[in-house]
Amino acid sequence: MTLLQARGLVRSYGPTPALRGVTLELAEAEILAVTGPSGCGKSTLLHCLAGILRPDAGEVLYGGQRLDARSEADRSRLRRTEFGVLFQFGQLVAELTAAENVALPLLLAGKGRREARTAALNWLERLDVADVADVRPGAMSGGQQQRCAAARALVTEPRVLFADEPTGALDALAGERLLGQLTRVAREQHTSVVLVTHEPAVAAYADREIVLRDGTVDVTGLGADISAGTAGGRR
Ligand SMILES: Nc1ncnc2c1ncn2[C@@H]1O[C@H](COP(=O)(O)OP(=O)(O)OP(=O)(O)O)[C@@H](O)[C@H]1O
Repeated sequence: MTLLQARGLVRSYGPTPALRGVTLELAEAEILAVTGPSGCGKSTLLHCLAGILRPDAGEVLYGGQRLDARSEADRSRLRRTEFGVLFQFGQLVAELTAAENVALPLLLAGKGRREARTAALNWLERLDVADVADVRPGAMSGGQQQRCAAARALVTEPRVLFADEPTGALDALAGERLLGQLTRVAREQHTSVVLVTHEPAVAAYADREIVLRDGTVDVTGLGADISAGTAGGRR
């Protein structure tokens, strides 16, 4: 079943066009990779889908309802309750330990301290970083920080996870480890994922891939079909 839909999204920054009519669908529990060269509009698309940016034209539907037309307060509430967001870096609060960072979204949602800490420890365990639960970000490796950030994005059990170049600051091995764990956990939770990346290899972790070029969808299909040049049209 379709969970998230974009229809004819157009977005510019002043005179610079970033999206020039993007249409796509994300199914429940689907992992969708959005790839393409630098500057093709991947981040802008992710921000529009997550309700962070409003498109100039076109619409975003979440569960069949217009998302882009809702108020900022409404979209921000939706992001706290239904969506998780994971960026390239700089998301953990430096003064807090890993467990405190992961517990934070639950505390903000009104959960009690003990319940929030238990859930945080559980998520750190699932992402294989339980050993740094009481460590602050400054004393962790980049890979550990990103896995903690992933735990924080997932602790509220979102229906959609938006990940923008989550492995961009990691070496190949740490990147693969993060993606392996992130996609495994997302599948276990039936969480849909929009995974933006400029690295074609990352798309291998996805069910489906969309390649953007100059703000439009160039090709849609399975990663393997795209590499072989046999993909085309919408699935
Ligand atoms: N805040 C901004 N102000 C002005 N132009 C912007 C801004 N953000 C993005 N752009 C422009 O919009 C276009 C699309 O940018 P976007 O960041 O969405 O692409 P991207 O595919 O995510 O790029 P990258 O892979 O390099 O992160 C580019 O031409 C970019 O220069």
